[in-house]
Amino acid sequence: MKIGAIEAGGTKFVCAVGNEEGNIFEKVVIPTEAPEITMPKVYDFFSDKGIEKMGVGSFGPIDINEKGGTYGQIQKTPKIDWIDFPLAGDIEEKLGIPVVVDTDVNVAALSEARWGNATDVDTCLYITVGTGIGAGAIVNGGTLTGLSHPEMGHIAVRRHEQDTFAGTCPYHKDCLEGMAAGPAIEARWGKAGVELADDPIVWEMEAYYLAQALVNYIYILSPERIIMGGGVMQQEQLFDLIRKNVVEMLNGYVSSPRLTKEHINDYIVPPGLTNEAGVKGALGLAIR
Ligand SMILES: Nc1ncnc2c1ncn2[C@@H]1O[C@H](COP(=O)(O)OP(=O)(O)OP(=O)(O)O)[C@@H](O)[C@H]1O
Ligand SMILES: [Zn+2]
Repeated sequence: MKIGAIEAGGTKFVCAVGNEEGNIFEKVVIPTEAPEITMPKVYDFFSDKGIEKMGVGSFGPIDINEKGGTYGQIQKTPKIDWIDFPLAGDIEEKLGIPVVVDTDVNVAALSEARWGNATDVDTCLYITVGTGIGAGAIVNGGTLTGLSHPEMGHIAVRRHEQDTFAGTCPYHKDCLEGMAAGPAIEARWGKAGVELADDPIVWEMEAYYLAQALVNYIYILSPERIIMGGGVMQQEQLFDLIRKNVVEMLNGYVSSPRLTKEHINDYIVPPGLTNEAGVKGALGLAIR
């Protein structure tokens, strides 16, 4: 069976045709402009491919609750052209096939669980630290759908004692994303993260915030592995700093050998998949 997959991102839509084994045969990249411009190009690509269903991993917020009447509809995003756009509904109507949609981070988590660095566990978390901070969780093989999807980037964090930065989140100011996403680093230090590679306090502070978030996710979701990706995590020194902080902050409270100094390197890890993770995950979503 041929299956369609879309990684719907803030800058580009990656569209692919694949099969149930997760193989991708054909792929195209379409820039994200307004829906009236982007979507016809998407339909052009898929129109003669003979696909029978479609999986979509989308930027959010997006309604992923099948029980409401607005499944697959984009919500209040800073990308104003897309607010209230019925992404899943429009694809179903134009291509005449069933569509399954989830968030980009849930789909990345699914991809890592199926093909990447979490194939040996049932419950894992994927967090991206980039322009924003978002996380997706696979719990016993599936993603979490409640009111809609989790918003793990906007949790409260305790302030680092040397940090006087106000925070960048338009909704909460000094939430995790407001203190630790790429733009927060740049606003706090006056330079992009990539130019601050040799400044230890930058990464010590960054690790302090990210570790607090991971500790909260560990307490609430009990993931068997945490995968960290996104532009900011290109600073590889962050991994060891975060691991060290997580072990210290947990202070032995959760009794698992995975959470000890000896094993934490295999617990907090980079992604196993690189360029095709999003679109492969979208394929995985339709396969399930
Ligand atoms: N090597 C690097 N070191 C530190 N920061 C980096 C590095 N590369 C990118 N960044 C920061 O990461 C952010 C961009 O994130 P990313 O590359 O994940 O893109 P994105 O897809 O726009 O993010 P998002 O996943 O939030 O949509 C920018 O703020 C940038 O300064
Ligand atoms: Zn926030």
